[in-house]
Amino acid sequence: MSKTLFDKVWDAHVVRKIEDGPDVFFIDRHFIHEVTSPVAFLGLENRGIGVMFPERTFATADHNTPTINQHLPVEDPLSANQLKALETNTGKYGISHWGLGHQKNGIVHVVGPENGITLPGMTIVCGDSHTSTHGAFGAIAFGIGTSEVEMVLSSQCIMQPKPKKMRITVNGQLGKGVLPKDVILYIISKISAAGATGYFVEYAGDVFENMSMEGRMTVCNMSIEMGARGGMIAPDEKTFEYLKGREQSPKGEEWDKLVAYWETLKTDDGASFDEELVYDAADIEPQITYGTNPGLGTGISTSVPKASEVIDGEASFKKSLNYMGFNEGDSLIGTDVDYVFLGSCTNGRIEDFRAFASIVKGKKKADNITAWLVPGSHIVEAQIKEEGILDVLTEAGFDLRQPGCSACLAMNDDKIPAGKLAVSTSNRNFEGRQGPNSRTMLASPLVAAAAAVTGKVTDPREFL
Ligand SMILES: CC(C)[C@H](C(=O)O)[C@@H](O)C(=O)O
Ligand code: SF4
Repeated sequence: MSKTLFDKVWDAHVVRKIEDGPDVFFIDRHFIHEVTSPVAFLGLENRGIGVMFPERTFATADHNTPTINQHLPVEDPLSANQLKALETNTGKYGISHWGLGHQKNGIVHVVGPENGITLPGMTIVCGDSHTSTHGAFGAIAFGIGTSEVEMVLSSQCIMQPKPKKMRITVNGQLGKGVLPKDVILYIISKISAAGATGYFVEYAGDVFENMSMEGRMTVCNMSIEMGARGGMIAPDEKTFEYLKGREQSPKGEEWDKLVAYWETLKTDDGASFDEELVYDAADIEPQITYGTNPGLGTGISTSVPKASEVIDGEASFKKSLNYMGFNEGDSLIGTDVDYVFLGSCTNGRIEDFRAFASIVKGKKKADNITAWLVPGSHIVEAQIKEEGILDVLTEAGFDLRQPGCSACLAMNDDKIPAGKLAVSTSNRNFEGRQGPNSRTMLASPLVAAAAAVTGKVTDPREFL
């Protein structure tokens, strides 16, 4: 019988089928961070049970970490406690821990792939919604709740009902200045922030085949922002090339054996999906959001639509515009910007910094802009320095911060002040997401760079 990529990976991990119930599902890799793991460890403690396979769990500190002066003690007591708890719990159970200051430290969804912990055909979970990022490698990867974190720690399994399957195909050639972030923002704007609820998405077509692994991660990362359980892309030569030689990637004969298996991980001809969507790359221009969910976005050269033109209900759409200070029909280009944030598990990788630098090179940061440029990991930070990108940024008047989730969410010191407008390469623009009463426009690293040097929402194609 023809199977989809998703079916193949799913079926290989079902430990037991329960009639009319969820499957008991085996988990290959488990990532944990300081926010959603302490209560799970407490649960183990209360039940007097241990961690079944400590070598399958990997911990990094990212959400509560400061992005300057990381060598100093963390001032905020709540953050300091969470970070300490992660250190103690991982130490107690023998789990690998890349805490603050560790040379491999960084955002969980950045460090997993860059160290070869994320591999094709795996099942990967983390108490974090953007675990979908790892689907870029042809893994089934999704976020879980704290009680499930406890379940995975204790049994390496969780109970999961099988989601419905959706395939999103984008064919054609992307235009100048159109990045993977624009592709996913475009898709979400077409189907809304709830458009893929209940589905697991496979991305297919030339656009994803031609995309780099980092671009694929950006796309899969935001699957969750249209309600999907996760998103995945069939592994191919690019995937293998990216992984080959990474620190924890399999080596020698084991590598060859795995590649032979990974090559079978693609959707068979004739396999069926519950839903199929098809788009044309030529219709996608650089995107930017104007509202308070990731679906409220549009092409940068267009204007804020009318309530009647969007899928979201009129009341929530108007509330959203009111919060953002926009009106129906407003032009987006020319909007004054206060902050620019380059970073997060969506766009905190080396290609994102290369893209940003390609525009700011030889220009100056606009006076009205506060820019926070935050690498996703120490490895990305080192690459930025090695490739001379730091010099380009410094000459243009920008500073580089240290790795972490930073202003993606206001859980650390990097908070956008109330009322201020940020162009942000992160993934969520909810009310107060980047700081109480702050306002967020989501966009690609090129759009962020264009705003950083002009002080306004600007079409990056002007500079390319
Ligand atoms: C803190 C964590 C649970 C949360 C998530 O699940 O996504 C965070 O990473 C986010 O991006 O909002
Ligand atoms: S960078 Fe943002 S989206 Fe990613 S894990 Fe951190 S807080 Fe969540």
